[in-house]
Amino acid sequence: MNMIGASVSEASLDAAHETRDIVLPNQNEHVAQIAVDIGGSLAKIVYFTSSTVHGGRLHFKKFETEKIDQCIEFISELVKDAQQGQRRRRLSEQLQQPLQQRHHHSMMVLKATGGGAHLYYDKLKSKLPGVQVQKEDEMDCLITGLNFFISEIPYEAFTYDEQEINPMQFEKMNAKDEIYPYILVNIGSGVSLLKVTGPDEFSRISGTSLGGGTLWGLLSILTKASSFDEMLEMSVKGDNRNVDLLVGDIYGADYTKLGLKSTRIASSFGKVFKKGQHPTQGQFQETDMAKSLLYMVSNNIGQIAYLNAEQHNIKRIYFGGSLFLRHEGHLGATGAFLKYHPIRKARHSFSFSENFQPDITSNSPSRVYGVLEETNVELKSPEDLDVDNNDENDDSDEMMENE
Ligand SMILES: Nc1ncnc2c1ncn2[C@@H]1O[C@H](COP(=O)(O)OP(=O)(O)O)[C@@H](O)[C@H]1O
Ligand SMILES: CC(C)(COP(=O)(O)O)[C@@H](O)C(=O)NCCC(=O)O
Repeated sequence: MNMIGASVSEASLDAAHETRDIVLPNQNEHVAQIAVDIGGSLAKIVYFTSSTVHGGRLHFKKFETEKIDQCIEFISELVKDAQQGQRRRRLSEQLQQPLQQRHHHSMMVLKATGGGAHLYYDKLKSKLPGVQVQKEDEMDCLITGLNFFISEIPYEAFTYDEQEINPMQFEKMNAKDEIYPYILVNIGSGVSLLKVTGPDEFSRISGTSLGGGTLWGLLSILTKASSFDEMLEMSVKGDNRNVDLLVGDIYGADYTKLGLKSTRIASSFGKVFKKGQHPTQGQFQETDMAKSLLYMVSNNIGQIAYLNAEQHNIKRIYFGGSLFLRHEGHLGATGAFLKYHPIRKARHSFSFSENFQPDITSNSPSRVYGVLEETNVELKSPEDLDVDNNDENDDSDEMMENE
């Protein structure tokens, strides 16, 4: 894959939870594969469409794993589109080129990763006739995907430090920067911690079953929200101090000797228990419980990540899965996609985006998501911009076939 000039698309999205396309202005070759990462909670799809002008874009789509049939139906439609494009291309080749110069067309490939690549392998094969289904290792794909996002896509990874005036800062990577070693904390249904020391060198050093599935499951029991996004929205409005027991609730002040501030959570959900009393219906606000649960799961993951980083003497930790990277849950599917067409360019230069600093001037954590969507992230050199303006107006994209 040719990644020169790759960037996140700024075209407006139909829905808030959709993931932005990545524009690849210089990827002109045919790309005939689709990739799917079927996890315990969500099935993520990555596919490429090429523009009729030049270049193309990567698209990201997700389905609940429970609705796997809908997901396979979507892939089946993509395959049909690609096959139609292939027929058109073949026809035009027959008209234009002598026999010996014609491209050899091969079968469509579906790269499949995640647990569901094994669990649903037979189903994928039977529902997608004429498609070669190739399984790829989940952890391997996560790392390939993460390396792609941090090295090739500007304004993808960010740090958050609530003590800073501008708490959210995008990670600045230059071509010379060494990215290894790092720890990837993948927050899926469960959590895996991978120590990555080189492009193909990694080991799983830790994990926890208290992950995204725990959050989703318990929020479903504790709130009436009908979607995950609604649950997260509730947590933004909540006040966890109404259910969490703080150090100040126990000590009346900071516990200075141990370095514990009075505002620190001493016990998540610790205020709910009252001796001899069962909580009554409606006694605790759903929004407050949603916030407490979000803190509980993410603080625990943060603590495990920190302890592992100390133990392995690693300074850099990436959190993937749901909250931290822009293309968050799509690391595995993107990695699987790139297994078929490795990146040709070694590292992103980022040179054209170095003078740009997104405006991140609020202390509110909820701004993190807003900033990502409000920021004009399609940062390009003047030549790229000319080329891409044509692309944005070109809605006749088609999925392309293998050469
Ligand atoms: N739209 C969504 N629907 C359900 N869960 C979501 C959604 N967006 C984020 N999540 C969170 O992300 C988790 C799934 O993350 P993911 O990395 O896709 O895991 P997996 O690979 O195990 O499916 C869910 O358990 C939930 O906590
Ligand atoms: C089994 C898994 C690798 C599956 O990946 P997922 O679908 O959750 O992304 C992951 O859920 C996990 O690492 N769970 C934690 C297991 C543990 O260390 O206790």
